Amino acid sequence: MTHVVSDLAARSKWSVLKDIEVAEVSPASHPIQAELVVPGSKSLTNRALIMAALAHGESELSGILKSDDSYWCIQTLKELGVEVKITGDTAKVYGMGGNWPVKQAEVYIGAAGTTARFLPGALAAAKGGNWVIRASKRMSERPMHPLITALQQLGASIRYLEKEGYLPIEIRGEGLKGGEVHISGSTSSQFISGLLIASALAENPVTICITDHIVQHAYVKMTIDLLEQFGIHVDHDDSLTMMRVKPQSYHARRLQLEADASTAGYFFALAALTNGRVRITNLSYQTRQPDIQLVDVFERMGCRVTRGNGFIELEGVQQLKGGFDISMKEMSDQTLTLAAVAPFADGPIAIHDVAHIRHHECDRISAIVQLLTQMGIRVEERKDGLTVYPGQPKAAELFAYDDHRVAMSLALIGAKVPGIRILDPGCVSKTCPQYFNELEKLGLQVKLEKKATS
Ligand SMILES: O=C(O)C1=C[C@@H](OP(=O)(O)O)[C@@H](O)[C@H](O)C1
Ligand SMILES: C=C(OP(=O)(O)O)C(=O)O
Repeated sequence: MTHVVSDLAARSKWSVLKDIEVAEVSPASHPIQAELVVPGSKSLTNRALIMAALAHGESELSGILKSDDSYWCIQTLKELGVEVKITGDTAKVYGMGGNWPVKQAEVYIGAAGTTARFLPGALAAAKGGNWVIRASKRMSERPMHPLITALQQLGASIRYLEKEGYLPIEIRGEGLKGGEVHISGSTSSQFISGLLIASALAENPVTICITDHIVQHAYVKMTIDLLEQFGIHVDHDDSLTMMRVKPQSYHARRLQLEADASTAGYFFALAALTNGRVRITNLSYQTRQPDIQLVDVFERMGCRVTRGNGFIELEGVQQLKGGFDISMKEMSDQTLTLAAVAPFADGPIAIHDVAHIRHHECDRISAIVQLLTQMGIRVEERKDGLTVYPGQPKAAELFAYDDHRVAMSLALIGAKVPGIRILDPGCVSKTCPQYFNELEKLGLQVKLEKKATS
């Protein structure tokens, strides 16, 4: 996997560190103590942008995330003829009710799984138009097949332009007839969210039946909740094995988006690792975002968690407890965070049920196994996870695999070990462009080294 080369074309105008080759992270001189506000949720931002584009009239979304994923989503909507105005962290979206004013376009969505899986159905449901969706190199290797097949069964006209099952694709806006589809949820919950977003625009009711289980099913619940806010009702059972959507219209809304619980996870980890204390002041435990449950894992490892009214605080501990097995299926974006913290626990930590993260921004299981091994940590790799043993990581020069979560997790080790050198740290801009800046503000030593100019 080390042959991966970062795809710099996917870095947007909202990314920083474009000219930085290495970020060297070393510990702070004191435990991390901080009150922090984290940026908006990537998942809510890209959902709300696309839903607002499908609504009639002006929606106002406050607290959006400004990162590569949302930049390319906004850019794509604009190229399709939807007006989007950004002021600070507020987006005004002038939705066209499912009609896309630009009838022929080739759009580039960057590396975002959300846009890749939410947009095809929204385009296919339109009457009239012919569009091509292109993506980053990695996003063009991530699975699309189950979603596209299900949309085709509902009547969508979509064809693969290069490799069967992958982006780029061409979509003709010929509408969706509706009907019943059967789909697996075991590779990505985003397929189900993408189907739900398109379903209300079909001519007849849509029934979605899940043939197995949904990984990270909370993201589907998040989609259902947000659809409800935009005026679309989804009938479903508790376990989300069957969902039904009748033809309905999206209504423009004014919404305040939540902070990103996945980003918050790295700051909680810093408190856990340094016996410090971090309070996130714009996020509460009562969120649909599954990654908030990382605090439960840290609690199990001996940390103290206060689940406040509108805030969450985590207080670290002298020695983190290990010696347990855990399924991270429902919050698998935090697998790497836990794997980076695990060497500092007093017993091994075995992470299970995350085979699907091999299809994320990189093969995350292989990547973290390689990187921890490089630092001298004993790790065992399984198809669906890994076991990390206690140890003292050695300083090393580490490639971030063009994966924001790899880079952010490696930096956590730098809070304990001097000289953790992260190659191409700029990949954090997929969801958190200011990450290294924030670490520095918290007291960590961050040395940025520029690329040599030829
Ligand atoms: O719907 C969403 O916003 C997301 C769903 C999850 O993806 P998968 O279900 O593909 O694992 C998660 O990993 C991703 O970061 C965001
Ligand atoms: C898997 C992730 O992103 P995406 O939305 O591209 O799937 C992630 O952010 O960890």
